Amino acid sequence: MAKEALKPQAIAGDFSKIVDKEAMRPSNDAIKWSGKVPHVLTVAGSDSGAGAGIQADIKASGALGVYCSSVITAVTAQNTVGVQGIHPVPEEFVAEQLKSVLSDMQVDVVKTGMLPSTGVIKVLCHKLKQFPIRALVVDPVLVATSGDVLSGPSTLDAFREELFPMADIVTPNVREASVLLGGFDIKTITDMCSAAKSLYSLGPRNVLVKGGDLPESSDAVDIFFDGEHCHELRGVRVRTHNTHGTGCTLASCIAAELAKGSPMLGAIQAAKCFVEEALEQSKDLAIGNGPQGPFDHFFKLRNHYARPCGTRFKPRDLFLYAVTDSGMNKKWGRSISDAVKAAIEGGATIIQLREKNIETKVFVEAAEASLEICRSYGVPLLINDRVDVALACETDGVHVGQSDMPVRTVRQLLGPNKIIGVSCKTPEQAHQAWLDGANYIGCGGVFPTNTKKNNPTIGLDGLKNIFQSSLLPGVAIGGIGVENAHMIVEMGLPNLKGVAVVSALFDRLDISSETRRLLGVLETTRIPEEKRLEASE
Ligand SMILES: Cc1ncc(COP(=O)(O)OP(=O)(O)O)c(N)n1
Ligand SMILES: Cc1nc(C(=O)O)sc1CCOP(=O)(O)O
Ligand SMILES: [Mg+2]
Repeated sequence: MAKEALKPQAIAGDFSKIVDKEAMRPSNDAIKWSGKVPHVLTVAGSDSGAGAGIQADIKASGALGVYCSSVITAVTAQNTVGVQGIHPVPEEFVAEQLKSVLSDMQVDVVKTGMLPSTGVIKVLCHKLKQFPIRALVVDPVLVATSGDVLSGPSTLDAFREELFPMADIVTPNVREASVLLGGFDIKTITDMCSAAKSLYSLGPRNVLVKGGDLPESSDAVDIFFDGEHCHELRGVRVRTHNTHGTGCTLASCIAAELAKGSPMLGAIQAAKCFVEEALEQSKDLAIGNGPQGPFDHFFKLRNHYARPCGTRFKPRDLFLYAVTDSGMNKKWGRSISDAVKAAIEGGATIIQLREKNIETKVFVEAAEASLEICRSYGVPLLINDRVDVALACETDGVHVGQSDMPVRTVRQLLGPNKIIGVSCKTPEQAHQAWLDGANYIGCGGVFPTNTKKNNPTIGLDGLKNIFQSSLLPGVAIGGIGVENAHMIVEMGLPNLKGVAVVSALFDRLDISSETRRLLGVLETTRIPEEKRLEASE
């Protein structure tokens, strides 16, 4: 049967288009605004230790404000040491549970975990055809981290031939991807991309190969293949033993975000952000005596000051910083929010609305429209200069210069959880920014620019001077584009996290493809060996 014909309801086309408008609103507030609660059904095994499986799925969904029903496929006796026993639930009873939930409860998204037998997989596929849902997230749980087999080799054909063609996304780790591909050796990111493409050819609409198990890097790199592009999704590797249930949680968070109306990439990014934050917040948790403990899905309830996931500042978000310009948008005849969307689709990792000659009302409307887009992709949105607009629209923060509102005042107004960026042209200004509570610095003009009149050029030397001493991460700005961005990366300065760009993206016919081109340059430029050594000294 053709791939599309096998899909559950999402089959009808773009997932985001069939989501009801209210449910499109980001974050947990969806419940407040709509009578219909976003609903994920997890079809998985029970973990008596409650770190993984059904229990992790319910906790993850709950933490993201999504209702989670559960069909249990097996009961496991499990703790932080390993899996002591597995008791599969008879197929007929899995079928009965599926029927009970799917026939009554308006499930949006089904997420699968441990499917212990071919029979269970077949029952599930049959029920999904009988009761259409909006999306299917398949986490092909084959072996627990402890090494215990949760789904034997006899199920591989059913996964590949029956379930994958129905899936909107499959989320294997490197080991699972290798087993599913008959022992394909995955050692590098390039191997992960090849594996993602091979799995995609089995029928799912998207593939996420999780690289947490790959050794060498200090980053956790996942590969997302959407049928066209292989995206490298980098995250910080949190040093902790409390990682039991990360795979189940990530897949459940993706399902929960999809149920709330996020597009696929936004759902994955939000899910990664949640897992990273949960691991970070659970490093000191001591539950059990085994090598791999559970983590706290409800860390936000525990810590009043924990930053909301969507707005927590991550220096890596500065990688490709797109700054809008209303003059350029007018010239090309597009709205601010259309320009923002195009930049994000091209790979921009953070957005700043820099609208100098605009009525406040129009600015607020543009910020609201842009925020909706940014939230759906998990990209932070900052406002240039106008703290009032940032407050009114609850954007993720502001960027101010040396002659704008002082950073300390901005911090008082915005509170501890918003992102504040400051323009700096000297090491002294950068140090002051750190003292005042800024999150990052923007330094330029690195090259001459026509976008900001009478802007002094500090050059690459000025940039180096600042970032050699800066305690804050930051970006370079001014006259940067595809031709010279490599020079910034090649400087190899650890706190210089990216480039901020206006005209090279927005004074162009096709914003998305220009952004993509710039992203390509940033991603492929290598830091020379001597700089790498300097940086590590
Ligand atoms: C990322 C980033 N860096 C620097 C600036 C410049 O800010 P400022 O000095 O306040 O000048 P205006 O942008 O307000 O003209 C920036 N906007 N973004
Ligand atoms: C907004 C801004 N700030 C600068 C600084 O030096 O602080 S340079 C600049 C303009 C950057 O535009 P373009 O990418 O088109 O050169
Ligand atoms: Mg300013």
